[in-house]
Amino acid sequence: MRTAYSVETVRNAERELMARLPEGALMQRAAAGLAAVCAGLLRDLLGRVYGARVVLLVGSGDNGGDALYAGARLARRGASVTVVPLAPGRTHEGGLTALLGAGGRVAGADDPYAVLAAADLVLDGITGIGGHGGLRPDAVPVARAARGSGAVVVAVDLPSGVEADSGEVTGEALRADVTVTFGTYKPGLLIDPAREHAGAVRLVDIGLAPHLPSVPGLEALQHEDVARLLPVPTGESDKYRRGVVGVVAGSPRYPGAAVLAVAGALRGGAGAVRYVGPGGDAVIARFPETLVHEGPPSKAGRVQAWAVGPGLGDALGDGSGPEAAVADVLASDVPVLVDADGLRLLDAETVRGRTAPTLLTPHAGEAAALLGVARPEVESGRLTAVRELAARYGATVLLKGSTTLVADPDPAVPVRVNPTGTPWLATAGSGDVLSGLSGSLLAAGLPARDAASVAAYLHGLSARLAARNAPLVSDEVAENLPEAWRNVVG
Ligand SMILES: NC(=O)C1=CN([C@@H]2O[C@H](COP(=O)(O)OP(=O)(O)OC[C@H]3O[C@@H](n4cnc5c(N)ncnc54)[C@H](OP(=O)(O)O)[C@@H]3O)[C@@H](O)[C@H]2O)[C@@H](O)CC1
Ligand SMILES: [K+]
Repeated sequence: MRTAYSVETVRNAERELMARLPEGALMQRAAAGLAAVCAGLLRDLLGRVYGARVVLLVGSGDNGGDALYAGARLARRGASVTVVPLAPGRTHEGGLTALLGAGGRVAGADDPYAVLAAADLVLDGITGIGGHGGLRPDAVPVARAARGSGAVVVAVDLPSGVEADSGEVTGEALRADVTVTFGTYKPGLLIDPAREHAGAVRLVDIGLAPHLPSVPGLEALQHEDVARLLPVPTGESDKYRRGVVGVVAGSPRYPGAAVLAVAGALRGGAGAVRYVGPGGDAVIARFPETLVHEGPPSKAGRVQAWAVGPGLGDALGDGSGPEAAVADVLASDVPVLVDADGLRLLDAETVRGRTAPTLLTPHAGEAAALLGVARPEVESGRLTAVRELAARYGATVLLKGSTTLVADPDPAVPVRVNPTGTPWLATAGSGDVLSGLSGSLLAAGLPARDAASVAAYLHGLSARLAARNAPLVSDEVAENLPEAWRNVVG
């Protein structure tokens, strides 16, 4: 499991650890790890550290101190290191002394752009966990020049300008190729839009782990976690014991949604799939193993979980049709996933009153409608939005997007962020596959948060396997799910 902790938690842990160590030891650990990563990058780039041109962008705090001490280490190995101070007069004193003592120099007020243009590597030590509110105006042109210089840009702890706790970017932020972070990941390194600014993230151990609480603020499943959570049939399992998932999807206008949701459901570990709706012919033509029903879901036979919503179309307004199907499913006493059109048709009070788990799977636009806010508000503040939705609806919520998040209705339970996403997944119908897949995992007995996060993981991995850097269609995401599953269980 990859875990991230809030700034407040990191600061508390650092205080505890620092009390046991000699003054400045922690910063030296951070700087040593940072210098080692930079040296590796320079060797990859130039074959050597000696003679490399390194520029340090240094703000007023300890983030700048890390950059300066790391710069001193590189200077001692023969790199030519120049500091661009962004808060002149407030530069970390010990770090600056160390750098100058190792042969580094400070750029003149008029030549930061010339040194940046010639740099091989730029270290961004403007702000770390003490920064708020985007880059300040004087830092903006410098950060842009660093990005435009052709140098490798390495952020110290966090890309300057991003919000560490939420992943929000409220103004302009530096874009790094690599971020070297200390002690633990911070939420912003895993959640967009900040995550996009971080590039490849490297974690340097500074001995913080024993001082961090056991429950993180945010967590990301890894292969071994998913392998542990996936349902495995035993010798005792028949199709009913493995779980039957009911899929309520599709309409005369959108029959494809039914096929894609069933495609996902068939590959999610349930023993059988019941399809309810007007797309039965299309479903059977493609997947003859599906149990097909018309009429209300509650009359279709027993299921262990429902997935309702993809392609249902609009409400008829007379209480029949898709809104009746959604209400019927929500009245059941088994776990229910609601997606897409189902999210518009659900009754909030009914969802809050359910005793069995409910899983809502909106994209940003649907989440905005459920919350009554504008879509950009959800996109820029994904963590806040997913937590708020889960609390308001008393449901588990999977918020789809470039970094899919899963929140539990209990705010003490860490939000999960999916690490396997790919921009290629932004394609019509991919959400329908995810609905079926998540519903199937619910039917196989996974708790809602696990079902949602395991489904997002497999779905993203499958898309990556299928896309291999070329456009893909949703059908291929479903087709590659068994390959993703095998990839995870090894
Ligand atoms: N603690 C530890 O044990 C360890 C910490 N470590 C390192 O320390 C870092 C945290 O250091 P920190 O606390 O000094 O904060 P930091 O991020 O350098 O910001 C400093 C100042 O910047 C300013 N500022 C704010 N916003 C701004 C903006 N948008 N643009 C420009 N300036 C802005 C604001 O000051 P102001 O100008 O408002 O007076 C603020 O006080 C951490 O990320 C890690 O790298 C490691 O060495 C491991 C051990
Ligand atoms: K930084």
